[in-house]
Amino acid sequence: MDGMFKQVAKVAPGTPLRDAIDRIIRARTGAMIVIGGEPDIDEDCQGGFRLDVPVHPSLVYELAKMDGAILLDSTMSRIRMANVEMVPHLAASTTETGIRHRTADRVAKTRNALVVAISERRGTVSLYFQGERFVLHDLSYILTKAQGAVNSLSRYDRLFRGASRRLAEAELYAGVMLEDVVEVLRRGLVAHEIRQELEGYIVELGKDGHLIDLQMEEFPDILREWHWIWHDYQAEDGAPINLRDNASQLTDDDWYQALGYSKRSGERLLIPRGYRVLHQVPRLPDGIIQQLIKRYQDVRALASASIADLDEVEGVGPQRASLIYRALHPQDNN
Ligand SMILES: Nc1ncnc2c1ncn2[C@@H]1O[C@H](COP(=O)(O)OP(=O)(O)OP(=O)(O)O)[C@@H](O)[C@H]1O
Repeated sequence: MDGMFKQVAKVAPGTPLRDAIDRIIRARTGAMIVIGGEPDIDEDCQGGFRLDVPVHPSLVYELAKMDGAILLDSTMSRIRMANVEMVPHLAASTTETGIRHRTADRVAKTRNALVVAISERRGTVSLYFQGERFVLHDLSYILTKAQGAVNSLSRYDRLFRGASRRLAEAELYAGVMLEDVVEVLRRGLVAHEIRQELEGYIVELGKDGHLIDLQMEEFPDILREWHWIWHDYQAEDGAPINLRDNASQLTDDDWYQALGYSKRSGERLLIPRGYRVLHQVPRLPDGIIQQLIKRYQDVRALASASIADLDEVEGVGPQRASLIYRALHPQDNN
C-alpha cells in the first residue's frame, strides 16, 4: 500500500478514530487531529494540556469541542495532548483556505505526521500527509463507485481471459499478429487498473468494504499471466516495461513501440518465446524456464523437441520433460 492509502486506512470505518470523526461531523464541531510526528512535533505546539490517556472515540469527540488540535501518538493508541495551538514552520507554503486547513497542511509538510482536519462549516474530512491531501468521500458515494468498478472488473476480466485463451490456441496452431497480442495486453492492463482502483475503495471503506472485497476475490489478479505474455512477445527479451499509467489512453502505436516494434507494425507475425506456456507446467522453476527458452528460443522449436530432448536440459529430468511436452502438445492430451 503506498503513502496516502496507508494513512486512509488509519481512519477507515471500523477504526476508533473513524468512530470519533463521525461523531464530530454529526455534532458539527470541527477538529484538527495530529497523529504521530513525535518528538519533533512538540516544537510546533503552544499551550494546551498533556493527557497521555488511551484513545477512546467518545473522549476524542469530547476534546474536539474545545478549540485547537488533539495530538495522538504514532501508534494511535494514546491521546498525548489537547487544546493545542499548532504553530508550524511558515516557510512551508500552502494553498488551502481557512486557518485550520492551512495549519494542518503546513504541519504535515514539515513533520512526519498525519493531520486530519474536520471542517466545522463543510463537514468534510481532509487528510494531510507529506504534502498530499486526500478528502474522504461520502461512504454511499464510494460504495456506488466500488460496485460500478466490480462490474467493470468482471467484464474486463472476462474479455482478457477470452482473448488470452484465443491467443494461446493461435500460438500453438497458427501465427499470432502483433495487434492481437496488444489487444490481450490492453484488456489485461485495464482489468489491473480497475483492480487497483477497487483496492483504494476497499481501504477507504474499511469494515464496510467487506462485501466488495469478497466480490473482488472472484477475479484473481491477472498480472502474472499478463507479464508472461509481455515477455513472450517483447522484441528484446528482458528489456524493461515502459508504459504510461493509463492503459486506456495508449494508442496501438504506443503499444507497438513499448514492446520494441515500430509504429504501424500491427500485422507483423510473431512467435512467442514460451514463457506463458512453460509457466503453466506445474512446479517448473523459473531457472529451468529460462534455460529452456535460452536453448530453444521460441515455442515452435520447443514444441518440435521430443521428451528425450527436453530431458537433456539441465535440471529437467524425465518426469518434468513429459509434463513440459504435454503442455506444448495439448491436442495429444485429449
Ligand atoms: N493554529 C491552530 N492550531 C490549532 N487549531 C487551530 C489553529 N488555527 C485554527 N484552529 C482551529 O480551527 C478553528 C476554525 O478556524 P477557521 O474557521 O479559520 O478554519 P477553517 O480551515 O476555515 O476550518 P472550518 O472549515 O472548520 O471553519 C478554530 O476555531 C480553531 O479551533
